[in-house]
Amino acid sequence: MARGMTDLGSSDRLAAALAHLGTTIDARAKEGDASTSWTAKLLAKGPDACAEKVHEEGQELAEAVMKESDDRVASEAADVLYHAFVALRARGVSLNDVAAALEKRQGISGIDEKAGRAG
Ligand SMILES: N=c1c2ncn([C@@H]3O[C@H](COP(=O)(O)OP(=O)(O)OP(=O)(O)O)[C@@H](O)[C@H]3O)c2ncn1[C@@H]1O[C@H](COP(=O)(O)O)[C@@H](O)[C@H]1O
Repeated sequence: MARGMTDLGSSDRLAAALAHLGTTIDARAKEGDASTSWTAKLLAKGPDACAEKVHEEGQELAEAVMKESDDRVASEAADVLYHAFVALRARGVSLNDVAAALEKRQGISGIDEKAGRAG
């Protein structure tokens, strides 16, 4: 049977890694050097360039899910998360904003949410 998403304390580990990543991205945004930091380089190009990377990395993750190893899937998922965070920073949308969006959905089935949409 496939492993669960949160086996062996992995949710705490992921939360810590994501919080660390957010702090690093903030630091690069404030004083990063585009000649030595990918994050600073990407942020200097603006939100559209960050969006392009999210798009590209999302496609790579999708391809990995379809035909690559578990390690490759995890690595591509990390790329997507990192680039999504950089894009959020570029737009000035905080991790708190994302947490609030996720919290609002807790306990609501995606099927019910879709059925309840206006229009
Ligand atoms: N998590 C990441 C991270 N994930 C991916 N990347 C970079 O994103 C870039 C993606 O470039 P490409 O599209 O050319 O590469 P790719 O899609 O991996 O490869 P291809 O298959 O397209 O060839 C590479 O330079 C990766 O190193 C990252 N760069 C930085 N981080 C984190 O951000 C921190 C700060 O990094 P800097 O800002 O570079 O100091 C690092 O310590 C990490 O914690």
